[in-house]
Amino acid sequence: MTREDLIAEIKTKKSFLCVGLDSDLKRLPKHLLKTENPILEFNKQIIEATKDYCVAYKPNIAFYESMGPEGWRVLEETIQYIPSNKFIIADAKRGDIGNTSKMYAKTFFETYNFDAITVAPYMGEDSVTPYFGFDSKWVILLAATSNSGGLDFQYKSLTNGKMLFEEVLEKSKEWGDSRNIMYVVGATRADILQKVRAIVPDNFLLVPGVGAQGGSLRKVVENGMNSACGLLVNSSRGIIYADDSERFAEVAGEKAKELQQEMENYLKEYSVI
Ligand SMILES: O=c1ccn([C@@H]2O[C@H](COP(=O)(O)O)[C@@H](O)[C@H]2O)c(=O)[nH]1
Repeated sequence: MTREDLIAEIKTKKSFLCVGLDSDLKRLPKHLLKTENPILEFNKQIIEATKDYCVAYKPNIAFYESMGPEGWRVLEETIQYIPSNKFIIADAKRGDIGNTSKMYAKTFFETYNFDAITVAPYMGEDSVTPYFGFDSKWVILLAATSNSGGLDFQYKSLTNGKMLFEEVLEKSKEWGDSRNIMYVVGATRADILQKVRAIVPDNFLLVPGVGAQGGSLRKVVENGMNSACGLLVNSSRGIIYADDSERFAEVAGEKAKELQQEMENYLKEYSVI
């Protein structure tokens, strides 16, 4: 999906919500365990219930590859089920030398038709640029992650006075642009969003950490929204596990709608729509 198409979808749906498909057999509503393919059934019902309120889906690859070949089949069928106007992110957090990165890119962009893949930037330029040889596909670089361990390295000052996440942003601008690079900045890191925007004013940011991790959507918007929106805000557990009864999909839809309505207000307040 191109940047123009993504922005158009955000304006049409009045939403910048990404629904995270972190689907775990142990957390599924019990009645689904009787079905032939519980995770796929769960994903389909979640997608049906939330598709009117979001612009993106983000299956976290760990939840699928942990199930072996069957998990990869479920992932493939899930992607095929997602409507074609949605931006689909492989949250795979890959990172390796160039020829291996090329194979990861083929896996997620060709074998599976994802729009974007999350990538750890710390192996540098040759580990990231192989992802750019694919039309309308995106790399989402980890910049300031939402977890507490993100503080162990990402905020450390380098000899040039910059923090590591700032150096990731500065350096990666030499490799690509706002048409093929996004950055992960956790909602729990809203305090540094203005610093992020000073370096990458135009790039989209993938923002996980609202809902289960307690990040504030308002603070993310106040510090991170730009004139094209520039944000994809993810919620996984807060939506997909909001209810574990036979009403789980309906409740997931309600949670997604609540976030969409809050987002619509912000898009209007910040004159994006
Ligand atoms: O910094 C990061 C990067 C990725 N994630 C992923 O996003 C979702 C968040 O799930 P919630 O249930 O909404 O907390 C999950 O797949 C993480 O692996 C992140 O949380 N933080």
